[in-house]
Amino acid sequence: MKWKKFRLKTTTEAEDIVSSMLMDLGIQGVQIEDRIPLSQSDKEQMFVDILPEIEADDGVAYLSFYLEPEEDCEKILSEIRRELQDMSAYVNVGECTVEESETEDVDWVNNWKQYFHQFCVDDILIIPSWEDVSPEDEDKMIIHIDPGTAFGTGMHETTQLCIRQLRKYVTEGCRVLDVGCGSGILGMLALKFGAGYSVGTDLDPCAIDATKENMEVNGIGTDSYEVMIGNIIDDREVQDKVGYGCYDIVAANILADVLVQLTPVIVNQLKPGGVYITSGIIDDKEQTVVDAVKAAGLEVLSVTYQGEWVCVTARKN
Ligand SMILES: C[S@@+](CC[C@H](N)C(=O)[O-])C[C@H]1O[C@@H](n2cnc3c(N)ncnc32)[C@H](O)[C@@H]1O
Repeated sequence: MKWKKFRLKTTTEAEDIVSSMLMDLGIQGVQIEDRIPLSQSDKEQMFVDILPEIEADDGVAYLSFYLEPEEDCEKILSEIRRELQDMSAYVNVGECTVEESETEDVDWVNNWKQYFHQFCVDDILIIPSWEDVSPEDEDKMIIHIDPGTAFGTGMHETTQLCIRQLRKYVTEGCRVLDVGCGSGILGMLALKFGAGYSVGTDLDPCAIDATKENMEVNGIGTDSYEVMIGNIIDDREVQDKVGYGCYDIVAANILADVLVQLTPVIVNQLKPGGVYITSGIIDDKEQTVVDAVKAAGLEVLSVTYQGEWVCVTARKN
């Protein structure tokens, strides 16, 4: 289906209130473009460490929204203009020009799947749940994965760095904590390598369903894992639920700046002798994470690299 796309030029000052007005008029979603830099917490949630250079904030914001072709676009636009006129009495709504165009109906949630195909990390075959295993691969360790909208296809260098360290340190029956579990890929592989139990945490609610579905597709029962939403860094309830001094391995593939905050907390979750595997570290943040790990009293065991990404593995002595 073709949609009608409208792009309204307003101001950053008015973008929130104008967006709510659009939603109140029945518009289902509004895309905001502006030059306001991302906050630290935005970056952490989005897993971005390096951002493209953007021009300085000029106070202009564009709000895009879509209407179905059969909707009475003229009526909706005139209601919007009337609301903008009223708002202009107390907020600078800017130019309020509207560009109109047509756009194809694209399934954004699933569109990426055409680029995700089976691949190997060493001798482990990671295969999207919608592809088949070839006969010549049947003797490999096979992981079926559909991350949904959570992070973690296994293709990212940081995930692969963590997988290799898990393979090295997982022992039969050990307990693993996977902080920032996303699709559940690290906990799931740890269980395949022989771990006895895996606990995953994430901030993203999509991680719950993604992890559960992936565990099920890979034949892992609910008695082997649990997954919870919440920020273990500052949420005492999550820390209590996860438990203290009871993990042989903690894996955290998150951004360096998050690892700096996480590390002094997570040492309490590790058993003495437990191993801490961290990645998500872009190369120029290596020393920052190494310093944080040492400051938390851990001994650095190794630093491994893939592309521009780094994995720091440490032990609680
Ligand atoms: C790079 S993804 C890693 C996903 C998966 N573990 C992997 O290795 O492919 C980072 C994940 O950490 C989550 N995250 C970020 N900050 C977090 C925090 N403080 N606690 C738990 N999860 C967090 C994000 O929502 C995201 O799902």
